[in-house]
Amino acid sequence: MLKKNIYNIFLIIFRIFKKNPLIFSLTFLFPLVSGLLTFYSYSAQVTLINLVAVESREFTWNQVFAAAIIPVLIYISVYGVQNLFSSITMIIKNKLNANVTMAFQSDIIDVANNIDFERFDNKEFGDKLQRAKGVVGEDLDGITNFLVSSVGTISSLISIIWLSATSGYYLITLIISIMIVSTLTIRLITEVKVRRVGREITFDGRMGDYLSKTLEDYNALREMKTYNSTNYFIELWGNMMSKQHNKRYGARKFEIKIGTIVAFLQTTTIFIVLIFLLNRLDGNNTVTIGTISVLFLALLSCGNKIMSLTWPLSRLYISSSKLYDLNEVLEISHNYSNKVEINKNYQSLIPITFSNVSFKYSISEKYVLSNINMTIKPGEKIAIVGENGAGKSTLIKLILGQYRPSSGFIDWNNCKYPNGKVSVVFQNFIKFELSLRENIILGNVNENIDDERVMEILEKCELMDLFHELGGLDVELGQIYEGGRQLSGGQWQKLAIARALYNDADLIIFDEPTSAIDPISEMKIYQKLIDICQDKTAIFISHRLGWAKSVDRIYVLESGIIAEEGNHEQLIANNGLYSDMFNLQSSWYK
Ligand SMILES: Nc1ncnc2c1ncn2[C@@H]1O[C@H](COP(=O)(O)OP(=O)(O)OP(=O)(O)O)[C@@H](O)[C@H]1O
Repeated sequence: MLKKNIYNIFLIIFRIFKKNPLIFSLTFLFPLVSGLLTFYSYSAQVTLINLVAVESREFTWNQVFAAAIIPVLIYISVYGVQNLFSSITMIIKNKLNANVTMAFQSDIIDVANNIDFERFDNKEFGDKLQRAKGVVGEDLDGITNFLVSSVGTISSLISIIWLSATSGYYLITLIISIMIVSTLTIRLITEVKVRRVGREITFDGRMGDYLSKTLEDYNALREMKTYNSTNYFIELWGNMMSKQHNKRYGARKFEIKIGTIVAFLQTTTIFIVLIFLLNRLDGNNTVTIGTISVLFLALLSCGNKIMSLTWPLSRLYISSSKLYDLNEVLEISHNYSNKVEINKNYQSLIPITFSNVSFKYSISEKYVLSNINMTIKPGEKIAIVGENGAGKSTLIKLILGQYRPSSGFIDWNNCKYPNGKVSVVFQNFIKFELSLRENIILGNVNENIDDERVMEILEKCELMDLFHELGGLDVELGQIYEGGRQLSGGQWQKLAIARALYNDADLIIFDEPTSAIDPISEMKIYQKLIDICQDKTAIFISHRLGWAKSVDRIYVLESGIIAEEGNHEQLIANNGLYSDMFNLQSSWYK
């Protein structure tokens, strides 16, 4: 586990480096040089203290003053350069963070855009993608911050060791090295232990978060009120919180105990070193009051610097499991196998022929579609109807080439893959918080914007009233823009349809975009759509049938097989499943 986590951290650091080698190197070069310069600052301080404390007794003030000019200049220059470097580091670190965040985010979007749908639809993969995105948002900043502060701290520690080594205090060098390693290890183990009880990684923590979010959610509150279950939720949440607080309190107590022992050991070591040096003050002339004072203060500050490293280091260690997700997602970008070229050229993909097609999702053994034989001919209006879970949307996924048949064969106008233009209005169509024009032209961003066509489509989709009310195509919709206009559900839905029409495809698919509205309105909209799509091939999906009278052919799906096929009159005359469903639903349309 430890090895895997450390490997993940290094892999991410390597990826960050690969994204921006120059900025990465500069981000760490400045704090490194700055830390090493501390040696000259310490040396200048040693000289100054010796001058004031010892040599002022033997020389005149003018001589002391003249001798002090160089060390003072060195001290001021180092101080100035260090401040300058710290500002530069801050600027380039921010630049590095911004560049890397953007680059990783683009990689993740690229992965989501290019992986095969089988993986895309998989819930586990979706969660992984979410976690990877979360790491890019929060934890990458933490990694670069940690690296910068550790480079700075380690190089100033090297300065202390350097100072003690050049003064001949090898013993001190050894003590400091042991102190650095031991303190850092003990503090790190403690921090990791404390953080393990943290919110994000324990069940109690996640459950507490979930319950508190649920208690803030308007819709959840409404349902809870209906069932009088709000107090039950509050109690659950309270229990989770106090359980977690107790655990955290226990971990913090452990941390305080260890912290006290470490601080005691550290201070004792420093004082022992001090006594050792003071003892040698008279006998050995390399030991001066200046070196002792500077080393003593430097050692104390070194303790604090070590402490300051433990928090980001432990945080980095804890988030390394999330880094695993990011690494895994980024790895995928080298292994795309998607061959679907929908909407990338103007070829027609009609007719589409299914020959003995069966399909099952890889995560399950059950066949969702079995032995499907059908042909979609140019200009036809087709309805695919059936109960919930009958396989309608899966059939569409196969038509769009998002999934390959488990057995059987699909042919798109003599091609093995769908290389043509298709428009789809999905059940959960998106309300883009952009301008009215953008909401429509997004249907085909590869073409020059054609406002005349936009207006034509607004007219077809009965959106002219909205256009006049808004006063233009540039008006922003939604709530993000100040003064943006909110639309009704029906208006958003018409916009989704307009977007699909703007993409001048010869196949257009409506996958129950009207499921949230009542059957009579749905029937009217579908009848209107059948008119609008007169010169196109169109597939309409629904488990309601009121509108299906007007299409050329109806496929009735039942548990993944085509149970019936024909036009409305034929299927009614059949007295089969369609006729039963139609009669059952007929009361909806009265
Ligand atoms: N990504 C998936 N992985 C595994 N099984 C799936 C997946 N998507 C759908 N299914 C299963 O396939 C079957 C058919 O689902 P599909 O969504 O095609 O039905 P549908 O007729 O469109 O249903 P509805 O009318 O409710 O939208 C269902 O049993 C469903 O649980």
